[in-house]
Amino acid sequence: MARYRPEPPHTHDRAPRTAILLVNLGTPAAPTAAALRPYLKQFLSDPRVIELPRLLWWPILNGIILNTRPRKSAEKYASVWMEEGSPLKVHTERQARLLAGYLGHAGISGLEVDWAMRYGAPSIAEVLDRLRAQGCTRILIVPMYPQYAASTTGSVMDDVAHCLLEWRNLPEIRYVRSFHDDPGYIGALAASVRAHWMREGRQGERLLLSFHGLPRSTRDQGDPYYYECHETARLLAAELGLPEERVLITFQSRFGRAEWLQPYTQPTLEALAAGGLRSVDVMCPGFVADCLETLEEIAMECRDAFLEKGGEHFGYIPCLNEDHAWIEALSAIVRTQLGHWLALPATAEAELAPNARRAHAPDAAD
Ligand SMILES: C=CC1=C(C)c2cc3[nH]c(cc4nc(cc5[nH]c(cc1n2)c(C)c5CCC(=O)O)C(CCC(=O)O)=C4C)c(C)c3C=C
Ligand SMILES: [Fe+2]
Ligand SMILES: [Fe+2]
Repeated sequence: MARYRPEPPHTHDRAPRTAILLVNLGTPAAPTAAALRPYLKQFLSDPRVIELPRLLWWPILNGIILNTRPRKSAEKYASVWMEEGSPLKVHTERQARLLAGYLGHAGISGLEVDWAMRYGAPSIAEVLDRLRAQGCTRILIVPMYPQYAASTTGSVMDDVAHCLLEWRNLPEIRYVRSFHDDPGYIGALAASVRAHWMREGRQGERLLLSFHGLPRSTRDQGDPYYYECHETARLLAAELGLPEERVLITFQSRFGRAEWLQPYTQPTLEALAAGGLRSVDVMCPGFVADCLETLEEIAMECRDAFLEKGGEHFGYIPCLNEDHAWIEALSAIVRTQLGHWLALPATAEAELAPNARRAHAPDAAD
């Protein structure tokens, strides 16, 4: 059996074409148990996500989780589903379209900008195949996770490598590994917090930053995620001029019984309300697109929990989604990487964000 699939015709004699591929986590095709099952099966079968020995995990996944979770999760998805589909998919698709527009506006044309999902559809494999058929020989992969984690960014890298096992004429690949301290990203978060305060005409007593959790053991084994979350929070607080004690960092979406990164989001909010705090603003800087984990878990469940314990004002600050400052920042992040491949037009160079300019300085490490 041939190991490599045939190449599309004439990819070898064309000028190099460059593509940008935004990758987010993935989402079910519909808010139903039937659609949740294959999505959860693929997600929770990823050894980067569940690190337990397969012999132990298989019976738990197939015997318990896939028989109970799809229905419960489907109900939650139904509560946030948009007319055009799952919020995560809707925002990711819009972000890709806007990014293409921003890059075109900056004079960078002829690029393919596409998007894929690590689990579910469109898969990384199918979009890479499409880019190959379009003659793309340089592909910049952008996992849409500001903070690196082996279970998210690492898993995207695994899947890309796995897909390319079948190619004969391999493309050049670059990755945006993480952008937790990117000044454009931090600036976009700060602008979003300020806009929230302006809309509400007040600031909450605390700004709580809730990041997706991970098993605590991953930090002990060297995953930089926890530290990158803390660095994002530190830079954001500094950008907003907030003293340390006004900003709290918590971790949400715990899965299973093991200890996860602490403090946990919901118990923290409950303790704050029970301790007399009346108002809080909550943001999820680890998600660049609103999704089930932000819209349902934070803006609904955590809000209810905070108010039930005596809190009076819970201000949910939406994810960056299609914010102008964020798409600008994303475009600068991408341009920094593309600079390694393309002779960028002078106008684009002149407009580069401060972080990108630094990376282009002659003394910058490459
Ligand atoms: C052990 C399980 C999980 C780990 C580890 C994990 C890490 C992790 N996840 C995100 C981002 C998202 N997760 C989302 C949903 C989701 N996450 C898990 C489990 C783990 N995540 C499950 C089972 C689900 C599905 C929903 C459910 O049944 O509860 C989503 C939202 C997807 C959507 O469709 O809206 C995102 C985004 C990060 C960033 C991360 C590690 C840092
Ligand atoms: Fe998750
Ligand atoms: Fe508020």
